Amino acid sequence: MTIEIRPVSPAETMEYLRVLPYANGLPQEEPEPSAWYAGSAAWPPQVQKTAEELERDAQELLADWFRPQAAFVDGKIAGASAIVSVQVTVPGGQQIALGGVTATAVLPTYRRRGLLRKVMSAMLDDCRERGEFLAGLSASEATIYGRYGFSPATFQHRWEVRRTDVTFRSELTDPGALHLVDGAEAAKAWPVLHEHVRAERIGEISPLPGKWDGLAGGGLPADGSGPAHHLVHRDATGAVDGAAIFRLPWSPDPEQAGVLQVEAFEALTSDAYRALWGLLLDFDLTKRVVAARRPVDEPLRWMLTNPRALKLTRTRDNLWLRVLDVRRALEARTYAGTDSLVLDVSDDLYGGGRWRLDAAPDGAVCTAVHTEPDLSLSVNELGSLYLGGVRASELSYAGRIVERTAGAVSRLDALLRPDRAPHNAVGF
Ligand SMILES: CC(=O)SCCNC(=O)CCNC(=O)[C@H](O)C(C)(C)COP(=O)(O)OP(=O)(O)OC[C@H]1O[C@@H](n2cnc3c(N)ncnc32)[C@H](O)[C@@H]1OP(=O)(O)O
Repeated sequence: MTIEIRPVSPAETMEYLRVLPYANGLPQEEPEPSAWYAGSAAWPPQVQKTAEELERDAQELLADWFRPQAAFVDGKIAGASAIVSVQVTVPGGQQIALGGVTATAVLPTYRRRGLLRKVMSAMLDDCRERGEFLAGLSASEATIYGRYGFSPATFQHRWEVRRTDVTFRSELTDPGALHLVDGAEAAKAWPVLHEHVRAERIGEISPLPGKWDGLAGGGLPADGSGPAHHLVHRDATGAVDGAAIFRLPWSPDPEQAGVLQVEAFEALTSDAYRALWGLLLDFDLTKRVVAARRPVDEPLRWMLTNPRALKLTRTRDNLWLRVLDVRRALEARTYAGTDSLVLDVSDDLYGGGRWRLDAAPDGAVCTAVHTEPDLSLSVNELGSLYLGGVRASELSYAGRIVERTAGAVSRLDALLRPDRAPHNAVGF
């Protein structure tokens, strides 16, 4: 058996696509929503793609932002993955190149023979050669990617609320206005809105090309969840400062009928945020509102007289980060205070090192040193800490960070503390 790991050539993209239906382990359907899927419906059955759709997918694989690598066993693709070139916003607002791992699958007949390890190693090497010092992914199973140095960095909630339980604490006054618009107008509004959002939001990801193109078409999804409805909020000057996409799926099951599913929601201002939720949570003829992929620090509950009405139905990790160059990563972000700490960071794949982090609100200098460390951790813990979504004290209590200088864990937390929980509404 010969194994070759290399990029997929243009002539081989159709072969790559034949491996992909085995990604996420769900070639057909599963009765329960999978751990990976954050939506509210069961993972929809995969519909056999037409030749035209496959051809279109194959063309997309040739784009320069999509970098597929495959494991060829005896000349045929037995497993593959890809890196997409995206950006992530880090504390301080810099938008950093991130190698996004996606579309990963090994044919069931070739699993557990080290093919993913080889493909991953080639992809991470490629990121480093291109100067990408962060890699990221969304994990199908939480046990797969820790061994390559990835660790959860952002989290998301799915919640639901019964309409009859909703009373707002104060009257919602709106200096702007809400508008129902068609898909074509929504397709124009979302990219602009998202650019504003990701300039401010730590952890947000740049959209892949064509991300909102489908909105204009307005096609019905295969899972029966009904047409998308588009809502935008304009401020007093007429500028769009918020938007939501929701569906009102029909169901023969009375329990499932009358559900308003919020598929996407963004607001740049508190006025837009409150106006949009004000309408969505009091939508005539609905019984429940369900929202997925929501930030863990959703302000909505604080608008309700009964904050318990908003019930969390799922918490899951979202973006997993892998720091590929400790010095450059630590120097790319800003900090909540001024302090110096020596970090001993181990890395099974690329070798560890000791770094003195001289951090300040306007940036940091990170220097390789040989002095005694204040803290020892691995590159995994660093990935979780990097955007500020996980506290060092939590990881230390779990035995994942060793404090060598008393108080160093609290000092690191004080440096990394974010204003808002990092969040990415967009994935890849
Ligand atoms: C970012 C994304 O794309 S998420 C989608 C990931 N894809 C899927 O979940 C699709 C279904 N699964 C698969 O196709 C395969 O099982 C893969 C791609 C996850 C793993 O491929 P394999 O070639 O079997 O992995 P490989 O043999 O290189 O395993 C490397 C290590 O990971 C472990 N491992 C691999 N998959 C899993 C898993 N699902 N659960 C637990 N451990 C796993 C192996 O035991 C091995 O451990 P070791 O390093 O201690 O020996």
